Amino acid sequence: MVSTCSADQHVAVIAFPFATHPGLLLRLARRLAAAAPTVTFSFISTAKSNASLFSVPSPDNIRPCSVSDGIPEGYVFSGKPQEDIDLFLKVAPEELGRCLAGREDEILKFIPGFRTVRLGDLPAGVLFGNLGSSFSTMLHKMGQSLHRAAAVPVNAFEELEPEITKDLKSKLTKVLNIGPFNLTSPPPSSNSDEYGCIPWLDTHHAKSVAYIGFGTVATPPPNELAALAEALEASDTPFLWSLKDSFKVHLPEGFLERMGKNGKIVPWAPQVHVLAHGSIGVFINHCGWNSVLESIAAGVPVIGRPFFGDHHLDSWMVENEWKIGVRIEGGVFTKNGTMRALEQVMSGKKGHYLREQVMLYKELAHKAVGPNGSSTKNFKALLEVITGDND
Ligand SMILES: O=c1ccn([C@@H]2O[C@H](COP(=O)(O)OP(=O)(O)O[C@H]3O[C@H](CO)[C@@H](O)[C@H](O)[C@H]3O)[C@@H](O)[C@H]2O)c(=O)[nH]1
Repeated sequence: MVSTCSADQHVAVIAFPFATHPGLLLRLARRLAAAAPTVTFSFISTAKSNASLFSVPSPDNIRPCSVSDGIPEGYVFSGKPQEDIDLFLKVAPEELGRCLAGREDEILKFIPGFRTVRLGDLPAGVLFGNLGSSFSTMLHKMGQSLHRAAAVPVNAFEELEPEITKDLKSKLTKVLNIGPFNLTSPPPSSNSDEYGCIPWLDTHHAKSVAYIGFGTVATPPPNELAALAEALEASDTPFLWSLKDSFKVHLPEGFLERMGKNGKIVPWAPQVHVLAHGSIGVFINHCGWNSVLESIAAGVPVIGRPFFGDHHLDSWMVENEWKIGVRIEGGVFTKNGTMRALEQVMSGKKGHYLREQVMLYKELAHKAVGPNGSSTKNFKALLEVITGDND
């Protein structure tokens, strides 16, 4: 199997490491490598097979990449036919993923709908990571069955991801972007302001406050919570932080007393309303999909600290496609990295550009859910599918 990785630069050559298959494939790879010296070929096979095949010199642009043969240590073969093949095939998906993971910084240009994307930002469990997990298996099965759906409603709007939408439309029936949901049907929780966030925000200047929230699942580890707090304090940034009480213990000693009126920490904030408040200048978040959409709908730039799942891909889009925010340096909160990000987004020239960008998408989002907007039309189309009514 031959798979191109990064268009014209890198080819993964994946051998079936039994009998004469890898030898024949390597002969083809050698011919191709000699004819295309600027292309890198990764030849993926088992360590045993590679050791034997690469005992003779190969062109410099072919690199062996060895994967496990799946035979447990001390394993005694029972003599069943194809026992070695079965053992290999059990570990093959994960092993191939491991090979790819070694290149996580690689920029891919062949994922349909994406102009570019960094390999390491694809969600774990799709191309690498634990491909055998129940979650990966579910995603895989969903992918296989989705073409049978009468309609596929999506919480996004067409103008945000036109290329992805175009690609999905070529493969599925009625791909209908009907979002952002936070503009069409805000969550009920967003109406309650139990902890007085909005009156507190009213006391602050326009675009001066950092709102911090990492959704309903993720929380940064203790050292990052402390680094983030130190950065807020050292940069004198007013902040509203949605943080459960049990995590306050990780904040620097005396931080809660020192923050005074400059900071407010609440276990839950009415996020949609908070983001829409004129005092918010930046949203520091995990790039969960709802948070990204809510930030766009409110026209607030993002500082992203992704954790898992779609967070990395979302933060890639935020930083590189839509250019509405930045990802935290090195992927984790440090005091200096966070101060630099705050400076960039809140006051720098880049901040001005990010704000302009996010305002453009804000306008598109509001238009999409307006009377003749794309999401409104798509919602009507979804209703027609459900009711069978074409009038
Ligand atoms: O104090 C808070 C904290 C959160 N929220 C709301 O909670 C939601 C959080 O959603 P999201 O930003 O998507 O984060 P998660 O809760 O982590 O969402 C999970 O589900 C999302 C898709 O629905 C995925 O994109 C994420 O990766 C996955 O972690 C948003 O609507 C917020 O407005 C509040 O209203 N107040």
